[in-house]
Amino acid sequence: MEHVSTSQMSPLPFLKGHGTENDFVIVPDPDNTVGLPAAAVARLCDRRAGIGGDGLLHVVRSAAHPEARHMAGEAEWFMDYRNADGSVAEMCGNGVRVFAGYLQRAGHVEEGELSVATRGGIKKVRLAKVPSGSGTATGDITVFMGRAELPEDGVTVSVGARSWPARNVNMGNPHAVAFVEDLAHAGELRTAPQCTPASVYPDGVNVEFVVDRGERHVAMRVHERGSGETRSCGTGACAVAVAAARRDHLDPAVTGVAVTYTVDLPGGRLVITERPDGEIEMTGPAVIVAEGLIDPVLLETVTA
Ligand SMILES: N[C@@H](CCC[C@H](N)C(=O)O)C(=O)O
Repeated sequence: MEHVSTSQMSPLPFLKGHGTENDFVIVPDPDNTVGLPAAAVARLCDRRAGIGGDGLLHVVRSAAHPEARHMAGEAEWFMDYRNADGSVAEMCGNGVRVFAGYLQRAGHVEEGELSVATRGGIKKVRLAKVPSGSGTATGDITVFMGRAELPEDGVTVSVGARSWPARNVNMGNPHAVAFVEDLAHAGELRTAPQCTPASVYPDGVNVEFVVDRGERHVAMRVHERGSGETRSCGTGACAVAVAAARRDHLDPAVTGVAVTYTVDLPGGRLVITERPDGEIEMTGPAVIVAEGLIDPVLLETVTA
């Protein structure tokens, strides 16, 4: 075991932001000099002993990160996303809007189209000009999320005595989407729902519970891998929109017509469009609520 001493470190700048109340600690670290082992991330995301967040956005130049160097020619910035428990995830839809909003606010990028490197590949983001007087809100941001994969796996989601058939949707990260009669049937979601067969999700899964609200309008709750129940999940909303479209016998690749679903989450609303070429566009807000300095003691941890 190696002890990471922080006594020589200076306080570390951070920001706090959210996208439809899916909240993140943002750590700007262009040159990738801040070690962020899982335990340090979990401490920063702790809502009582840390800053608090559903996840952490480590903002690094792609060229400075071994996992993103190969994307540096196309995307200057890498979203090194971590869940609240410190685990790594391929993608975070709300996170990438907040990430882009932070880059714009910090003056690293301007309005227009931006490419962001993620573990799930390069995502394009459309940034509007931030109107003066808009405070900490960046306004709506659109992310081009790539295509969904929907393998037919016969997944079942269970909470307590209730079970539902679910759709396996991969948005770069894994999802199980269950249509339910009432969102309250998912219970308190203090622990992860059970997904079977477990072999479909060897690395864990994000689970969405969905009800209909109207034509092409749904509402959902989500239990996120590595974070627990959150108030929103962008990749989850995309997975839900595509699962709902297929259930409603709508496939833009077949009809040649784009399909849009409005997805309501406990923390706000996201609008998801699937295009005939399979590309999924997600539009929603991003807000930076605070900035400050992290006491290096908070990062003091032991690593194996
Ligand atoms: N909240 C995110 C998804 C974050 C990653 C997820 N918990 C996972 O482990 O796959 C979103 O907005 O997409």
